[in-house]
Amino acid sequence: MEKAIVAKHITKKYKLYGNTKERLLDLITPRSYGEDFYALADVNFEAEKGDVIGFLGINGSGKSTFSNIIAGIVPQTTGTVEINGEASLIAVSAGLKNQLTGRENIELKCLMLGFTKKQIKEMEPSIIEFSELGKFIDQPVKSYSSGMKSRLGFAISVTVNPEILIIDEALSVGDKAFAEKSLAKMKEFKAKGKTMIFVSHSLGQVKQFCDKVLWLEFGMVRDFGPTEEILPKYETFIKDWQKKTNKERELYRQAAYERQKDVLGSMTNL
Ligand SMILES: Nc1ncnc2c1ncn2[C@@H]1O[C@H](COP(=O)(O)OP(=O)(O)OP(=O)(O)O)[C@@H](O)[C@H]1O
Repeated sequence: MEKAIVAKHITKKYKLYGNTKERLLDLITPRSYGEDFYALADVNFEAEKGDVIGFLGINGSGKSTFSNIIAGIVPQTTGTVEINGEASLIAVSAGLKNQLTGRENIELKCLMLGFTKKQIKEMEPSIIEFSELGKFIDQPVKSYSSGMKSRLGFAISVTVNPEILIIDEALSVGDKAFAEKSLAKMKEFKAKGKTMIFVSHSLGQVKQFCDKVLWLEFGMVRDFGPTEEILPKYETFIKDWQKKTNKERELYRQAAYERQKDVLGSMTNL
């Protein structure tokens, strides 16, 4: 099978600062200030061409960070990502400029993807039609609701017809009718054999749509495999997690971060 994405030993370190002074000192002095926080720790992942993969995990497990790294929007701290196909990865939620209008954003995003002005003019009507934004297309994006932004991002993404499509929570903010239309479009892409990553908290959508699931937990891969194998395990975990008290969750978190420390400690390139 041909690989579409190969990510090896990905880590992502963020700095957490107690206050603005610490943040500034870290920038301007050679000494290090703030606390290191690893949103991803040694994540290894491969997608075959045509795979439709759901990223699951509780809040803060690293799904968006990892999908943004795959999309090339956020740089990883260490590790490598190889993408096989056109460089047309698009994260639906990313890349819209608030000061620009919807129409200007279409042009900017498409230019960044390497399209010519002529090609963009040809695609523009389909993008506007899919987005259902009507006259709002000439209003600045900062006046849009999150659902409207997501509609614009989604409309651009599906119209430019990428080989690998990353959909990050886009369906959770729009209304039901738009979510259904988008899901239908994603099914069309799936039938065409495109590779897709779907970040969602909707287990129903993941079950309906994804062949495989990557389960992230506190920045580490907890499991990866066929949806029918991983989803039931994840559902059981979520039920248990919901029953846990805050204290129990904290203990679980601490144990996970201890495991993370071991994983990071055994990496030689940090
Ligand atoms: N710019 C940043 N600075 C510091 N920490 C960050 C930054 N971006 C993300 N994080 C942290 O990294 C961790 C992973 O975040 P991420 O958004 O990838 O998780 P997620 O699984 O997508 O969560 P959710 O389900 O809530 O969307 C979180 O603890 C988050 O607080």
